[in-house]
Amino acid sequence: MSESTTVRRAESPLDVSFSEDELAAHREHITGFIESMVAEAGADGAVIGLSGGIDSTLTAFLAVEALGADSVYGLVMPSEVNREANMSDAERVASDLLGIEYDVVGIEPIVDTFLEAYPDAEGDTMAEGNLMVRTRAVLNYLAANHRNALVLGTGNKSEALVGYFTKYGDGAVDCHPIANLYKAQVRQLAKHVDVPADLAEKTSSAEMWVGQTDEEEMGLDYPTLDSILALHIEGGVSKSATAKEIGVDEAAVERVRELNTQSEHKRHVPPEPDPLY
Ligand SMILES: Nc1ncnc2c1ncn2[C@@H]1O[C@H](COP(=O)(O)OP(=O)(O)OC[C@H]2O[C@@H]([n+]3cccc(C(=O)O)c3)[C@H](O)[C@@H]2O)[C@@H](O)[C@H]1O
Ligand SMILES: Nc1ncnc2c1ncn2[C@@H]1O[C@H](COP(=O)(O)OP(=O)(O)OP(=O)(O)O)[C@@H](O)[C@H]1O
Ligand SMILES: [Mg+2]
Repeated sequence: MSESTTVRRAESPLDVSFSEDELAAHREHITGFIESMVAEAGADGAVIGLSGGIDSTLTAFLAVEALGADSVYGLVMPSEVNREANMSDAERVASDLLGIEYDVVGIEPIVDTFLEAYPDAEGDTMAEGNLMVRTRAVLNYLAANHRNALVLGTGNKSEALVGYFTKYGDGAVDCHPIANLYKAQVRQLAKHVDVPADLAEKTSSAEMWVGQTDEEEMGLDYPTLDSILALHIEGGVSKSATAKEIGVDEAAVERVRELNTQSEHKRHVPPEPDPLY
């Protein structure tokens, strides 16, 4: 995905919000899912990477509800490009809001060692960013192995459908509890389970480089992305009707279709040739 300076915004995005009954049903469904994943694996709990962002915060809240605070462990893994406010929010979630055990593990020396070993990639912003994300995945699994725990993913439906995640990075997890939720629904469910509003409404960023925001990089704001996914990608509504319905040009719908198609490989196990007998 390339950086984009123009963020397309629909004039009248689709309202994908849930009713109170639906929020309660999703809460129960997801906590039940986490509980049964951990029980069926014979695991003692769950590990979550905590970034101070809303996806990991909501996942941690639901995990504590499902498993109890004693069975959820957080890893806060700052790099030099993380905003300090986000890292202190991650610690606030772990200590003040949830009371779970957590550690802060700086990833900079590990990332530097990789780049010293393979200096060709130095200065390649995307490659370095993905390296940071994959370094966190290795640490999540180190903790999971050691604690007999599962790694909980934090990916939502909006990111998954456009491949807005690092393959074998934040996508390397044991399950995806909030994968059925569009981004707006993540924020809504977060408020429903009493995540403080400043966290629920915070601007989303992968923090792979200074100043990165999801919306600027994707070239669409989340309400527009969610609308196009719900109508065109998942709902089968035509490109032209989708564009007309939400008040956006067809190029925006095409952009989402392109991102969805190009990222197909990220949503499947790696393919292999048919068996040859
Ligand atoms: N057709 C194909 N079939 C099979 N494999 C294919 C492939 N095309 C590329 N690949 C492989 O995939 C690699 C590219 O994928 P990948 O390594 O993921 O890298 P890529 O998709 O280029 O970058 C990751 C994107 O996700 C965003 N991100 C990452 C992490 C977190 C978040 C967040 O929201 O917090 C967002 C990030 O900002 C960036 O836009 C290629 O190097 C190649 O190895
Ligand atoms: N500095 C970090 N420390 C620990 N985990 C991290 C860190 N940065 C990212 N992660 C992990 O990677 C996941 C993917 O990042 P992503 O930015 O998509 O989610 P988020 O930060 O929780 O929410 P948002 O998308 O709204 O910023 C996070 O949910 C978290 O589990
Ligand atoms: Mg984030």
